[in-house]
Amino acid sequence: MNEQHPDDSTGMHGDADGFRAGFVAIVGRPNVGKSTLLNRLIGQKISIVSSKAQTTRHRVTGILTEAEAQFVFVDTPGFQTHHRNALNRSMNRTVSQVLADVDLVFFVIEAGRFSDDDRKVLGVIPESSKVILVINKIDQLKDKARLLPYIDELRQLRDFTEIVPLSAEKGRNIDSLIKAATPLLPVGRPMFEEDAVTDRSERFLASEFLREKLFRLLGDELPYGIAVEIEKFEVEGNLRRIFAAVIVDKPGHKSMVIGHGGEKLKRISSEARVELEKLFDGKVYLEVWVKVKSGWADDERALKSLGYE
Ligand SMILES: Nc1nc2c(ncn2[C@@H]2O[C@H](COP(=O)(O)OP(=O)(O)OP(=O)(O)O)[C@@H](O)[C@H]2O)c(=O)[nH]1
Repeated sequence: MNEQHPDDSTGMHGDADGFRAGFVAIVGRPNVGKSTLLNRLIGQKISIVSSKAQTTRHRVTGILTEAEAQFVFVDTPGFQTHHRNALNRSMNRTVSQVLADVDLVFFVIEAGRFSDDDRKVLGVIPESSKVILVINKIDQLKDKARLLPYIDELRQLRDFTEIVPLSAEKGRNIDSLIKAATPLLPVGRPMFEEDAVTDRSERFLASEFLREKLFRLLGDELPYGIAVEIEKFEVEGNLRRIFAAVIVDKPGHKSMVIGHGGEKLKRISSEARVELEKLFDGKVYLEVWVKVKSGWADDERALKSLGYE
């Protein structure tokens, strides 16, 4: 007689052994280290990390499967407090939608600081949510003795289920976060295969990797409202042919991206191609050009066509 539950065809953990699985949203103001934390948790580069604020516009899902639990992470965009246009409205909406729909929230802040922007993000987390306060960047704290009084002050803000100080970048105390979070997930079967790290398509990952290169290599010259659109993605055996457009808001921005004699764009696409070949473990042909779509950041329809919700 087969003892397995009829649905347990994958051989993964069933309900009976107390396995837990749930959705976790990582929220916090721009630049607190949400992407770095996600990457550290899932141990692989999926989301993009950059020293510039607001680099994560899409929802990125990372999956961590441990012996006792499966965490399905939903990384949310940074909060917009300065620019008020359609792009920012769309991002804030995404945050609220995500929070209404998850089992647990990691509210990330920077050690030693608590700004008005942090307060605004906290204000959007529903009262009913279970929240772990993640105090990131503890490696930057010069005076470690300040951590305890700081934590005591934060306790006044809300009844956090847990408070975990850590360093996402240095990989310190990440285990404590996983340990604290595990019992807070609902009992249930894994939602994804154990070796899955993301449910995003290769097409999406290609656009994220290209966007990261744009952020890194344009630096301070990065035009506001830049976006990447994958126009064609073909797979032929071990070769992927990717045709991508970089969308800019103003004609003047086009030459900034292309650079003198095309040098900048050449470097951006060649660095992106090298990383994509590693990610896909195969050959990549990447063609990138720049398109001007005036006012796209203010046009909700254009946003939808680029995949923003
Ligand atoms: N010293 C230190 N720096 C960190 C740590 N975690 C992240 N950082 C840095 O903080 C900066 C922002 O990190 P991100 O992970 O891009 O931050 P984010 O919250 O995802 O930012 P947005 O995408 O803008 O919302 C980067 O330069 C990281 O290297 C940490 O534990 N210690």
